[in-house]
Amino acid sequence: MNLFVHNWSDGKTLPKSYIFPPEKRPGEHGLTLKTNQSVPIIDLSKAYADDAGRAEVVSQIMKASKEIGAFQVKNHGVPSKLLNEARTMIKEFFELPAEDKEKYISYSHKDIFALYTSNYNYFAEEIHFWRDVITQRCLPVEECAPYWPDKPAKYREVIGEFTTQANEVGKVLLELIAEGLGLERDYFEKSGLGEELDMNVNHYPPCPDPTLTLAVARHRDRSLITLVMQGDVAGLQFLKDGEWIPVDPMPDVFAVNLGNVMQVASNGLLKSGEHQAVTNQKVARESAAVFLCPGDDRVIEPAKGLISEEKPALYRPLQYHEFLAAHNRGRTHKLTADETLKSFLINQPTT
Ligand SMILES: O=C(O)CCC(=O)C(=O)O
Ligand SMILES: [Fe+2]
Repeated sequence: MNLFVHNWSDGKTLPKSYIFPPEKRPGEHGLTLKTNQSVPIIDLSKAYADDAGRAEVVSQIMKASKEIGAFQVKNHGVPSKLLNEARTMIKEFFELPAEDKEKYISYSHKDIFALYTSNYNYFAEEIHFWRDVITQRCLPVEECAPYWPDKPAKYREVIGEFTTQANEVGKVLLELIAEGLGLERDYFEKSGLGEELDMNVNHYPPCPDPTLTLAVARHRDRSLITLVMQGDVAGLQFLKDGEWIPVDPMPDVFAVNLGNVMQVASNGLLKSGEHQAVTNQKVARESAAVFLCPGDDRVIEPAKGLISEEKPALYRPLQYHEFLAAHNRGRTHKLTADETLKSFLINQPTT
């Protein structure tokens, strides 16, 4: 059955199964929110200019990571041409006829390349999200690429290069964060907490009524850190002090958010940024969220250097596969993002 929103939607019909109850709609906290707050844009090139520039970048990252759990980076070194090409590949893939995409359909997060609609639990969920989505494993590129699509012809080459370069930016950010936390610069590299690379590639077709629907529900990522590439169409929003702050779409800029692994590793000093994506009526939107994640057996726990008598460990140690199971349980049991994080606290029972 053809379930892809892209292929069945005529842009006018909104099935009931996509209409969220009033309390879950983006409503006034979404599309129409007038806020003078913004997600700060940090110039990454300054981190290499001199010591003062590096200190300034570290302090900007720490401030945003404590307040929102998110920031944006410009001048990160990934060429604009590559970002454009990656967006083109993504757009062309989703615009393929349904027959060309059917062989990639999977609702299993264990697959190296899974194409699905709405969410992994599409068949169990009551209300669907207005998106078609890919979740793909990215590293090592030569092992994963054969599972990626052969159409468009350059998908493997371009996406391989894009994910490799995004990963490098992620590693730079992790060094800056480690410095800001007072840890060794290579703390995250050594701990393996960001050694795996996964990516969600989202396609949100134009939606007849963005006030009733959601592109992605409010959530926190399962990653250590996430880099989001978006084009020039708005949709991503972060929660700060109970208000949704829209991220201005700037094609050459990465929106970056910290994930649950970082909140635990930093012993709660830094926030896992809570976010959602809203739909829009006029044009399709694409985004690629690149997740730097731990290997399955890595232990997720507060960094030893951040624990003291005055600041005891807030979170209990869990292997990443257990952490992920709790995260996914949170999603299927419809826990809020806060409740999921609480289940990692030291005093919480496992189930
Ligand atoms: O579309 C976006 O901007 C965000 C997507 C997202 O949060 C995700 O895939 O985890
Ligand atoms: Fe996300």
